[in-house]
Amino acid sequence: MNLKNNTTHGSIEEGKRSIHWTEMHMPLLSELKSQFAKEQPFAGLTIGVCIHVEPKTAVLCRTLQAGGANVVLTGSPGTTKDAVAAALQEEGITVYGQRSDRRNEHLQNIHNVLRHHPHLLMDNGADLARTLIQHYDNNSLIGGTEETTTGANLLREETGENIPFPIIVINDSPLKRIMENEHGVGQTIIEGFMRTTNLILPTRRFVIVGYGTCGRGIARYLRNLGSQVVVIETDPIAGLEAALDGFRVARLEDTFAFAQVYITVTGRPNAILKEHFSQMNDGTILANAGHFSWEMDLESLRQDAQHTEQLTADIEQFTLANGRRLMLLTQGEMLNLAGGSGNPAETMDLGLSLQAASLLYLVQQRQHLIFGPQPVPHSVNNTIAGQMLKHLSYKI
Ligand SMILES: NC(=O)c1ccc[n+]([C@@H]2O[C@H](COP(=O)([O-])OP(=O)(O)OC[C@H]3O[C@@H](n4cnc5c(N)ncnc54)[C@H](O)[C@@H]3O)[C@@H](O)[C@H]2O)c1
Repeated sequence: MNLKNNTTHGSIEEGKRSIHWTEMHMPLLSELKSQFAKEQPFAGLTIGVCIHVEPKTAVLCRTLQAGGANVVLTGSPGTTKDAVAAALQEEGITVYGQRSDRRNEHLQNIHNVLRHHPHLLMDNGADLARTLIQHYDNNSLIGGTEETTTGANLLREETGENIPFPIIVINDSPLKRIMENEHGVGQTIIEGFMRTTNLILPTRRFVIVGYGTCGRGIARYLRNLGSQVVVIETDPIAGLEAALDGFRVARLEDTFAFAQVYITVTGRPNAILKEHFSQMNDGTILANAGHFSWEMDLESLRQDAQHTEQLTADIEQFTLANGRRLMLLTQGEMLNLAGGSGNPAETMDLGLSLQAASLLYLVQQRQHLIFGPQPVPHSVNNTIAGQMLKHLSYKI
């Protein structure tokens, strides 16, 4: 559904004010916007964007629009801020989707974006790229960017070498992994947990499933706030790193008595399975920070529950046959986005500037590009890192 008149969860003015606040804290995108406004690198081009519809993405879309682009946007299930979508619509950016969308509506939104025949894609979870490869002939496509680990894995594993356009994998940039995944997600998963539960962090017993860049950040931030943290890892190297960082590394099966909260962040399906739920303590909280809610077998949880009750907008209680109650936060969608404000403006300034600068690179180098997934060019990483360091440093 096109959101032009949908202001159910906030007014256009509210959306504009939240974009204004965010824009003030995204200096790298502001600089790119000035550059794009002068040079018009995207004049005549349509850019299809699939990134969470919230204020930081709005700043990105404005930046691309300033460079002459026709921007068509959709987000992810459960994370769309309707007031922001409405504000962008008013500025001439087409937005598909709303906060209440689930997976089916999301897939329709993806098709709606692709029907605009984009010349460039900005993807998050490879939904645009995979759907385009499966269902559309688009000879005018120059290339795209992919934001996430999950999307990059899906593209590499499903389509292998047969991707008929260049796709720059933003998540492979060391900059993004350090600043956004580790520090951004670390800080904001805590915000999402506190907002949705209103519970104390010191002494609370967390199990973090997956110790990649995001899991490492979440585990470290929780520990710094006094929580007890155990890590589950399938990769022995990442597990060793967690152990050397001072965390207890365990098998999932050994954590049921300890855990008060599970947070999955593996980028893979079914890290927590049907048979695990009944062994958890009464009152155990389940949350996900990974891109898709598939990290827990929620379908089985829903089917097997004797009784389900929505306690608050963000907490769903499942009573199992053994009488124990499990509490699912934000339907298993990303806790920091669905239950909080998402990654901090400064961290997304870096990630989204990498995206915008990579699109510029694709347009400028379009005659010399190779097809398939590829890293962010070194020159782009270097420039963005230097600019961010300049903004974060205090001159004494
Ligand atoms: N919430 C956000 O704002 C946000 C931001 C960036 C990335 N992400 C998402 O978070 C997820 C993780 O991203 P990342 O960059 O940390 O990925 P990563 O690949 O660096 O780390 C994932 C880790 O999980 C481990 N793992 C895989 N399956 C497992 C299992 N069954 N049990 C335990 N460990 C397992 C892997 O060995 C790996 O170490 C992805 O889905 C990514 O898209 C979310």
